Amino acid sequence: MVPPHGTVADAHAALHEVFRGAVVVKLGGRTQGDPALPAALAAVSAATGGRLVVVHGGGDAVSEIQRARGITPEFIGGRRVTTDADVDVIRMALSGLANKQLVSALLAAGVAALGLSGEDGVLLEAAPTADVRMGRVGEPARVNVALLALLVGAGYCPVISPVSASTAARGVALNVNGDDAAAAVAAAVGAAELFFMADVPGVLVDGAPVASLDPAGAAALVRAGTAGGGMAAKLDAAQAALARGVGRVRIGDLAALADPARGTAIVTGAAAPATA
Ligand SMILES: Nc1ncnc2c1ncn2[C@@H]1O[C@H](COP(=O)(O)OP(=O)(O)O)[C@@H](O)[C@H]1O
Ligand SMILES: CC(=O)N[C@@H](CCC(=O)OP(=O)(O)O)C(=O)O
Repeated sequence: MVPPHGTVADAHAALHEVFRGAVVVKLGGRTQGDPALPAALAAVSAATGGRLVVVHGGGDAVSEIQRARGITPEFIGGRRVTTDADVDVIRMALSGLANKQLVSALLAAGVAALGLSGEDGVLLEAAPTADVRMGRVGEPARVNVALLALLVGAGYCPVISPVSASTAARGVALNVNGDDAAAAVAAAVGAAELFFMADVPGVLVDGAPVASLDPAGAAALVRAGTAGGGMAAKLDAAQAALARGVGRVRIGDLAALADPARGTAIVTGAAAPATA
């Protein structure tokens, strides 16, 4: 990325240009099989001039394989307790099947998708989680932005499985929650928007999606238990992304991906729109 006689400032400016207006979309496991998804992502890719990065989950598929092996899935704070043996199940389900199914569906929709996990090219590094009960789980520590810039700059849409390389030891993989990985990627590239696509139309309060929240409002919903489980994890990740400079975070379903008036927008400051 750095030209032979370029300065660090030149290199930063080049990265900024590659990701200008970029959108990072996190696909939850339950959204990935929707037949309308590839065309919707193709539209985002076109609208952003190809500056689309996809991060996916696939937690339900992992749980299914665990159960077939006689293991009961266990979660703490929305993150899966992961044994050494589980790591290979997660590699198989996420970096393998889920990743390749998405890549192939996107290619069929005309998006130049290129699949990789956080392990590939050390795209994502994660620090082992301090809570020892979690086992082989990590928290994003570093994103290889130069590698992403190489791919996006060459016209590819990276499709990322969140399994990451450990900062503690080379060649060790850690299970990273897809929401956490997406927030880290969005922050690292300075994305204009991070969109969490889930199986719900937004953050629900009394059964209806809230149009917009500021970080304090999001934290309050988690504290009150109104947003729990996977949604609490998303709101945590959303706050982390905003604090690190992502322009806007939205949570919603497939319809909300195409329509900014739908879903829940999480934005900083008093400028938060009453109806997003
Ligand atoms: N207030 C809330 N609004 C919406 N969903 C909520 C809320 N509280 C808990 N949830 C749960 O969070 C889920 C979405 O998170 P999750 O299952 O982790 O999605 P994904 O697989 O897309 O990451 C919803 O299906 C719902 O069961
Ligand atoms: C540490 C951790 O929780 N990892 C997640 C990774 C997959 C994921 O995030 O899947 P969804 O987006 O479908 O929930 C897991 O093992 O389920």
